[in-house]
Amino acid sequence: MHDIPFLDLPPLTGASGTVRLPGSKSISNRVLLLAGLASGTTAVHDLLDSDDTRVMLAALATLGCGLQWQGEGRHRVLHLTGLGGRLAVQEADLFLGNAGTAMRPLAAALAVLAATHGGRYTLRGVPRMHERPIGDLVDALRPLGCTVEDLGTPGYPPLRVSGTAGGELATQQPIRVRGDVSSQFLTALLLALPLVSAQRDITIEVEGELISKPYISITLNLLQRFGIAVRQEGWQRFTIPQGSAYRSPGAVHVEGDASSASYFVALGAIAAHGGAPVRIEGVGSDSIQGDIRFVDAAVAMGAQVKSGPGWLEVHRGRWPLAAIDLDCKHIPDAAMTLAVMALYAEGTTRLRGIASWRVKETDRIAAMATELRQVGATVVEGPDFIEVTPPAPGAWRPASIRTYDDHRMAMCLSLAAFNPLAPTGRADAGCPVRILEPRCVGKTFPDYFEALLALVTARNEDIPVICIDGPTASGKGTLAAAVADALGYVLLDSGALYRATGLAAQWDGVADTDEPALARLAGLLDLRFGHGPEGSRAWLRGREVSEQLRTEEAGLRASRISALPAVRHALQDLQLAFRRAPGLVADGRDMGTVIFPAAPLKVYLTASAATRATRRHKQLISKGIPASIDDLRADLEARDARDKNRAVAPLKPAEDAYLLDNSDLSVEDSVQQVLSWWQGRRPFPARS
Ligand SMILES: O=C(O)C1=C[C@@H](OP(=O)(O)O)[C@@H](O)[C@H](O)C1
Ligand SMILES: C=C(OP(=O)(O)O)C(=O)O
Repeated sequence: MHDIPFLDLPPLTGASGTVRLPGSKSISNRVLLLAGLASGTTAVHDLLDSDDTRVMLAALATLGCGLQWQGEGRHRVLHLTGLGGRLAVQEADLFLGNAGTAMRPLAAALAVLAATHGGRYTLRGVPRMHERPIGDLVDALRPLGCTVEDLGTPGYPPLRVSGTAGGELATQQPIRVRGDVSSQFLTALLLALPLVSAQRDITIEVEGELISKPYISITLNLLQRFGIAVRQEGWQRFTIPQGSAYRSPGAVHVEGDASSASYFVALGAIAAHGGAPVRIEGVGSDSIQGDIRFVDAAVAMGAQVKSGPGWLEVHRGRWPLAAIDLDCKHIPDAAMTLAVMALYAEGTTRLRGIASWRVKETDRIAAMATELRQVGATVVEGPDFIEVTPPAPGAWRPASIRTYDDHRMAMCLSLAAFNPLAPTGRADAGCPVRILEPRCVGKTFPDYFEALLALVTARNEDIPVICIDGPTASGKGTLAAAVADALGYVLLDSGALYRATGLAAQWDGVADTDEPALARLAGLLDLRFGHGPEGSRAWLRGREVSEQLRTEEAGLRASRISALPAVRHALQDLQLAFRRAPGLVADGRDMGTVIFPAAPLKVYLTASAATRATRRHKQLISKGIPASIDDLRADLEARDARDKNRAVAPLKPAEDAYLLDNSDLSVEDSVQQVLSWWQGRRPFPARS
């Protein structure tokens, strides 16, 4: 999860490998609500864990559902005990973020329950949710006898639904609902009205053309699994049989998200151009999600797709891609991905039937047009269409992409980083792409960028490296880790490689002076570092050595063996292999001078010997290790002398390094200084 102000993607040139998709948002939130309304306990497997499901889970917990988790990671199972159609909590204030699949169905279910069993419930969300329409649903609920108050602008959340126990709903006449703004209003009624079907059949009639029809099919499919067999007459009439009651199926498996699959289908079509395909696991030919039809559109543009139950494999086929002209009412979310594939097509792609984009997480037609123009495309937009013509040869630009707190804008536009492959772009150069506020992917796919970056390749010289060199105890480890964190870059703590070699030598009884044996050990070093929150942990030959690598003893041994040319040489390839997209922050003593001499930013970090000795002293004392400042200072001066005077790769600033003396700077000040030097080197235009 990249909770950072921006993520810079270098120009990308290829993709292959396997991605395992997170669970479907549409299925997850429907299953949660259905299980919450049913009686009994439902075991939910492969539930999506994202902002949208978290708000639904929090709401269900507030309303009195029982939530119990079992297992870890991908094997975590939720055991949800439902309310059996009766609410235990009579008043609640629910925050539903920007989740349409939580706001609309919960509004309907709570309105119906409040009107019949009594209660008072407020539903609110983020500011954008308060601009997303819900009036058509409210207009369907009020004639039934539900009390729905607008707490802000009429027709938009926040809403309050209320009622007193013993009320009856007017379900004799068909309930009419408009379907041309969002299908979620019809879904909401279909999920809520079985709660009041004891007396008679309940019929819902759709007014106007229904959009996003496949989402209604998901609703009907899941209702069926929970014991409700809705009778469907075309897309106009839906009848809930009298006496319908939710029955938990016991266990439900959530398929992978077909809309999330679209980014990886596009990735394969654009970038899986040599050898292995992009393989997508979690969704496939047997999917109940309408967005699986995105595959047809991608194939029409040129993708080569193989599929089976629960998987897809995608290769580049036709290249450049073919422009298409498509009515996208059936795939409103995945259609956004086509707009970005259009950057790699021959001619102009026209996507029609997308008026609903204007009332989603942002005005997606306007946002897409603005951001595709940033990379150099020509875009025409209308009330319900968008036309995209790729940048002319040489017209791709490094772009800083706004994401409008819209997960799909961030995921889609990340695909613009493949511009070195663009048939109409420059063949010899590529532009990096800056994704602003990348955390917004958390709505449906919190690990999107990690998943993307695990599959892509870039030219080595395009992957930026920031070198932070300096003497012992200068604070370069802390600074490098903070800079890497702030940029979402990979971190190389090169000192740890020497320390680990020393530790392996100690384990194997190899002397500090046995250069050939040490070099052999270094070449075979089985060292693994943690990622993300585990970033400061390390395992050598499968054993955790995080603390052992940080001892004074390990540092001194590392200083001795790092003077040996064969050891330095043996560790070189390992260090170079850390250069991976989106970029690297490398901390050590010869990062800028020897290992990455062409790095675009080099920093040489120093502090006076007195300051460094005091810092080290504080560190040791805080760990309960006794130490004397004078001894520490003598040790580190001896180590400086050894590092500076060794024959191979002596410690010294690279000629083009910025010198940073942090004796009187806070860590935060040093981090800001390095980030500001880096910012100065980036090609992105400022956005007002
Ligand atoms: O019912 C659903 O799960 C959804 C329906 C669609 O919305 P509209 O019906 O508003 O187009 C889709 O865009 C949304 O992401 C999820
Ligand atoms: C429109 C979307 O979300 P919501 O479920 O909030 O409508 C979406 O995920 O693209």
